[in-house]
Amino acid sequence: MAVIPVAIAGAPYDVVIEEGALARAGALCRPFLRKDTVAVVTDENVAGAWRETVAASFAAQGIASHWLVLPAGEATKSWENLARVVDWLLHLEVERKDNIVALGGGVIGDLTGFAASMVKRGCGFIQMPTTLLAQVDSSVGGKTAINTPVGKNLVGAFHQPSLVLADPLSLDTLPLRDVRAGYAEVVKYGLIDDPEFFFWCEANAQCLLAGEADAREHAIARSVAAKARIVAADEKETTGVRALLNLGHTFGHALEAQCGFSDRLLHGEGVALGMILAARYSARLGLMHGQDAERVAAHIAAVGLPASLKALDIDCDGQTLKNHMLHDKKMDAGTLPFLLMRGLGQTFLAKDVDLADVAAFLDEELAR
Ligand SMILES: NC(=O)c1ccc[n+]([C@@H]2O[C@H](COP(=O)([O-])OP(=O)(O)OC[C@H]3O[C@@H](n4cnc5c(N)ncnc54)[C@H](O)[C@@H]3O)[C@@H](O)[C@H]2O)c1
Ligand SMILES: O=C(O)C(=O)C[C@@H](O)[C@H](O)[C@H](O)COP(=O)(O)O
Ligand SMILES: [Zn+2]
Repeated sequence: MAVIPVAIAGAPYDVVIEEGALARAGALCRPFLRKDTVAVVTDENVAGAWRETVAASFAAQGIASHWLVLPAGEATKSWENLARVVDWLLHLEVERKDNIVALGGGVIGDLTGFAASMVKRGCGFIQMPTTLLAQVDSSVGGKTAINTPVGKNLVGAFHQPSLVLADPLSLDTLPLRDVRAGYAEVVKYGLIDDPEFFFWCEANAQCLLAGEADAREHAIARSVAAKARIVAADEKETTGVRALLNLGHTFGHALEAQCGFSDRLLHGEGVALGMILAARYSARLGLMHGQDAERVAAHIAAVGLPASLKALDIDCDGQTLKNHMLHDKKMDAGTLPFLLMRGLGQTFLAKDVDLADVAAFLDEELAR
């Protein structure tokens, strides 16, 4: 068990990482609930695996849970579902000081958090992340959003949760493809500024993916500690520190958009490919040794994540991908800062990247 504080000024909270936390959700949430009812938003897969456990734990505390079960998948992060969640919460007469619950992966967390940011101009919410990706990344830091046809996460808000309850046992029911996708965001923390952790990942990835308890908890706790440190230093991504968490995402989001935000390419898979591309592009610019860039690619391929743009078989050129990137939220007066690497664990925000050169590099990668 680990409790990691997230020291956001004015809105601090804890991330509790505990095997069995979902079975004890009622007791762990009790101090955060002022009534004998709670609203829980989830998706159909999570409801199938965990609704009974969570509902029983609330019932044991005398709390009746009301459930909104949404379709699973990235397409759920939409205007339509945002309106659906907001209307449902208003119908339940949720008050500003109530904490609603997001039980699920990053999709449910991002959507429910965004709804919470607008109900009564902002009600409380508790994150109960049930995917590896959500436990190591999306449940922490308060970024919430939906997608629009123009691009990924383009409408959203910063809205911090009151509590995060991460139960590693919930990953026992998660499909391996989704475990791998979440693992990409774990590797990201090593590549940002913690080379020792990247080496640990290289040595322990297979145990982690196989669900070995010590490896899993270590990876979750170290990732959450890194994310907590970064978001506490730059809550709203204004100084450039938090932008480091976007490593691999400018490429990744463009690939997700090209795949229509469908299960052809999961978010973590796009990030995995994006980190390879960021490493190789850094090497092309002479910033990083080519052998280190290939070490990143080799590790991502070794864990079974997509590692080749050509194999993705997307029918487009570098220019098309570059055009998706123009919607990136890091765009600044017509230029796009990029997360590049000076070495393993030495990511930095480069402000002078030539997007025409990026498009040419992507053409080479698409043919490689
Ligand atoms: N807010 C942030 O800081 C942040 C960070 C990273 C990613 N994200 C967002 O998170 C989303 C991706 O999150 P994700 O990978 O968790 O995807 P997801 O929420 O779609 O979950 C993946 C799949 O696993 C299923 N699932 C979830 N928990 C399960 C469980 N315990 N057992 C069985 N099935 C389970 C879901 O139904 C879904 O089919 C993307 O939209 C991405 O943009 C946000
Ligand atoms: O928390 C952050 O900050 C991140 O960048 C974490 C990312 O893993 C996450 O995918 C985030 O949603 C991407 O941010 P965006 O601002 O590009 O949407
Ligand atoms: Zn991400």
